[in-house]
Amino acid sequence: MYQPPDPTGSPPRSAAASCLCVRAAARLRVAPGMQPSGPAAAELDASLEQYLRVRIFKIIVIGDSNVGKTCLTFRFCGGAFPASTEATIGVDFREKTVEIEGEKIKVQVWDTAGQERFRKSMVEHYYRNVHAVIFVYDVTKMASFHNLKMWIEECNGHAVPPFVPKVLVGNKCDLREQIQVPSSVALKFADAHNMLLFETSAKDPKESQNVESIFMCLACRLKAQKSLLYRDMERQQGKVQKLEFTQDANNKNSCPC
Ligand SMILES: Nc1nc2c(ncn2[C@@H]2O[C@H](COP(=O)(O)OP(=O)(O)OP(=O)(O)O)[C@@H](O)[C@H]2O)c(=O)[nH]1
Ligand SMILES: [Mg+2]
Repeated sequence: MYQPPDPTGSPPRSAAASCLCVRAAARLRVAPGMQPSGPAAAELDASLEQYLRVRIFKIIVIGDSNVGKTCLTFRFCGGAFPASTEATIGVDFREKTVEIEGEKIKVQVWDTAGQERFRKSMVEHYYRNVHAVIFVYDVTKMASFHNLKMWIEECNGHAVPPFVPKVLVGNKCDLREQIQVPSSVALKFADAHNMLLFETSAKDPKESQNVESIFMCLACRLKAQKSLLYRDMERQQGKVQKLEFTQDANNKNSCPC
């Protein structure tokens, strides 16, 4: 099980936004007497800072054991369906860097355990400072759909703020003959909980674009949300005089959802 630098999931809170920013400490080595100075040095600093600053969005994947959380996250981050999987113990971390409107964003996916015995000591960490939540059920198992209520209650019980985007994913759509959860029922449930619904298959390669869309949709929403937050903070600090919508808020078309 890969351990990220901070397994508690407690990123340092940035003053400007709740998203995690990683700044790698850069040390430029130049020959004596060759150090840039004045505006050139400032420009170099700025571009280095821009280059090294990557936002990380923590997305957790929640649902019953065996619904395909590991396979979905593997499909998104690894681009394939895993040859075999075992029940996840605690959490597995996967990452993918995506580019949205010119900004590189690291999507940090927390593939959580569905089995109670493998998750109970970790639950607090799953929800801490989470940026988005994906609830997964298996379209061929009605019980996994009914259990979504319990997963949503657990999420709400951990004080996840309402503005944190949440989506619903029905997995294993390739097993057409065995489908137990009708799309209409799932859609009604998703609407009632203010979530988008994605029906897909981690296994079927033809659905890989759809799996990608789930994560990209959330990343786009988070990017737009955070940009507005930055702007809001600046306004509060008196740096921006009038309300302006950011480019992100206007460019909704670039979002896959
Ligand atoms: N047919 C089909 N099988 C799938 C799909 N996704 C996952 N599976 C299978 O479902 C089983 C469980 O998949 P996992 O991804 O390990 O399930 P999980 O939700 O991570 O389970 P836990 O780690 O125990 O919580 C495996 O045998 C997978 O091969 C899918 O889209 N279609
Ligand atoms: Mg798993």
